[in-house]
Amino acid sequence: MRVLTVSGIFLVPEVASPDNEVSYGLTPTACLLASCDEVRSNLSPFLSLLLDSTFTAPFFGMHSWFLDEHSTSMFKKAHGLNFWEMAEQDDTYNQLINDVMVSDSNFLMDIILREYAGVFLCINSLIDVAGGHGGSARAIAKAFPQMKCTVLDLPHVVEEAPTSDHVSFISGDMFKYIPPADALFLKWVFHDWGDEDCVKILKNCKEAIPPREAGGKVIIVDMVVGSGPNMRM
Ligand SMILES: C[S@@+](CC[C@H](N)C(=O)[O-])C[C@H]1O[C@@H](n2cnc3c(N)ncnc32)[C@H](O)[C@@H]1O
Repeated sequence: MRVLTVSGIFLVPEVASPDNEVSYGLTPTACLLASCDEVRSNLSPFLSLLLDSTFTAPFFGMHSWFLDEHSTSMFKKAHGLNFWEMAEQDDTYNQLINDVMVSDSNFLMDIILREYAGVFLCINSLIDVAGGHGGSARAIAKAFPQMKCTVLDLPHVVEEAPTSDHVSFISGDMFKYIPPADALFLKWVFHDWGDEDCVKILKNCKEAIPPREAGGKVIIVDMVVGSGPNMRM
C-alpha cells in the first residue's frame, strides 16, 4: 500500500482517525481504475492484461532477447507467436485484449468526439479498421446516427463481438483488403507494426477511400514518438 500511496494511486488522510486506524482514500488516478462515478470510465481491464502471465512472461526473457542478434519481438521469442496470433490461439487472452480496448474506447472516444467532432462531419460511411469489439465505432455511431459504421477485424475477434443495431462487423485482414468507405478510422493500430507493415496498411486504406476532393479521409488515433504532451491531431 505504501508504494501505491507514494505513486499517487491511494492517499492517506493527513489527520489520523480517532482510533489510529490507517485508512486509505482514492485519488483521481485510482478513480480511473474503479467505478467511482458514472461519468468516468473504468480502465481496470488494462491492469488485468498487464498483470496476466502471458503478458509478463516475455519480460523475464529480456536478458537473452537483448543478446539475440536476430531477435524478433520479446513476446514472440517467449511464446513463439506474435501478440495477435496468441489472441487467436487463446480465448481468455483474446477476451482480455478485447475488454481492454473497449474500456480504452469508452474513455478516449468521449474526449475525441468532444474535442475533434469536426473531423467526423460530412462522413456517410466509416470503417473502424482493426476496431476490436467496436467500442469506438459504437461511440461514433451514437454521436453521428446518420453515419453507417462498420468494424473490420480478424475472425476470432469479430466472432466474439457483441451485436449492435448501429454498427456492423466484417471479418477480414487489413493487410489483404479493406472494404470501401468514405472514411477509415484506425485507433491504436499503427504502433503495433513496423514501418513496412504500416505502409502496407496505408496502401490498402488508400484503395478503400475516395480521393481527398471527394471527401475520402483516414483518421488515425495513435501515439507519436517524441510528440510531447501538447501534440494536437
Ligand atoms: C490495439 S487493438 C486496437 C483495437 C481498436 N482499434 C481500439 O482502439 O479499441 C489492435 C486490433 O488490431 C486487430 N488486428 C490485428 N491484426 C489484424 C489484421 N491483420 N487485420 C485486422 N485487424 C487486425 C486486433 O485483433 C485488435 O483488435
